[in-house]
Amino acid sequence: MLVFPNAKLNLGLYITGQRPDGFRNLESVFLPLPWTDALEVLPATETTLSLTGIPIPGEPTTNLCLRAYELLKADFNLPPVQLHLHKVVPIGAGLGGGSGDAAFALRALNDLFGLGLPPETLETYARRLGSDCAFFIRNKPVFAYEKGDVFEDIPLNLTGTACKVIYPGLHISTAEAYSCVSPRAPRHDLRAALARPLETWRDTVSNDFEDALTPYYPVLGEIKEQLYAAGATYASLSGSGSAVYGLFPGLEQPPALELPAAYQVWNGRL
Ligand SMILES: C[C@](O)(CO)[C@H](O)COP(=O)(O)OP(=O)(O)OC[C@H]1O[C@@H](n2ccc(N)nc2=O)[C@H](O)[C@@H]1O
Ligand SMILES: Nc1ncnc2c1ncn2[C@@H]1O[C@H](COP(=O)(O)OP(=O)(O)OP(=O)(O)O)[C@@H](O)[C@H]1O
Repeated sequence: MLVFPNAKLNLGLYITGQRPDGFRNLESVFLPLPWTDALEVLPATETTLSLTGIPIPGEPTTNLCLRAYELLKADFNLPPVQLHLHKVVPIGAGLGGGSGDAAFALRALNDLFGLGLPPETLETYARRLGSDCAFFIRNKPVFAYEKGDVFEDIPLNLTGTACKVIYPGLHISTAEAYSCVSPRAPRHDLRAALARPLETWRDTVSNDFEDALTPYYPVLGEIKEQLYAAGATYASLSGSGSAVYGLFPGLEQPPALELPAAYQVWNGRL
């Protein structure tokens, strides 16, 4: 079975409180971003994982695809599998790339072996692999709260909106990014702000990580300014960075930008 785990964008992100479990409570809207890896899952005689594409830091045994398999294997009588991951989505980018791989692995194993687990149960397994993972089970625009793993549907439809995502090659670890931010009350009611026209979002929809990280990584602010100068209606850091995106409603494709060759760029429509 071949699946294409996509990435996500955060539209607004407020870190609202410290939790007793050491994590932070947050409020954000998650959107699927069709920038994808490729993951093949096949029954096999022994369990293996092969990797191509962007190198993934860390031991392959800690890869989230294998962790997803081990999690289900602990509860179900799964045969060995041969996994192949072709990694395309930048890592440490705030795009949830590893989380998407994990959630798609759970979904593929559920389908391949006919486990019959409903989405709510897959979401519960996904939460155990990481805060972002559960989103990729629903994989549609949602308002997320608590650890970013509890969701409410929202009536937001950006389908077809031209979007440019720029990854400047800075690997920002999620834990490090959280340590730079002090929780505070949300600056706006995110759902109300996103219900207003896209032209107003620039003044009302913000990401607390962006404010905290830009002084350390000025390139994040420079990319955002470049996106606005190129006509973006809204631009922001995604999640804990370092990817910055711009939305260009009304265009077929986002405009070309002069960027360093080392940057990874995704152009397309949501
Ligand atoms: C920044 C976001 O991408 C926004 O969607 C997510 O909150 C990050 O989710 P993730 O990468 O799945 O993160 P996890 O693997 O669950 O956690 C990594 C580390 O981030 C911090 N962390 C994460 C989520 C959260 N709500 N509070 C936290 O403080 C913790 O230090 C944790 O050890
Ligand atoms: N399939 C995978 N893809 C990417 N990273 C993985 C994967 N499996 C395990 N990891 C580990 O997770 C780390 C990346 O996590 P990190 O949270 O920084 O980035 P991310 O998953 O790309 O998305 P985000 O920045 O949105 O959280 C890597 O350093 C790697 O060790």
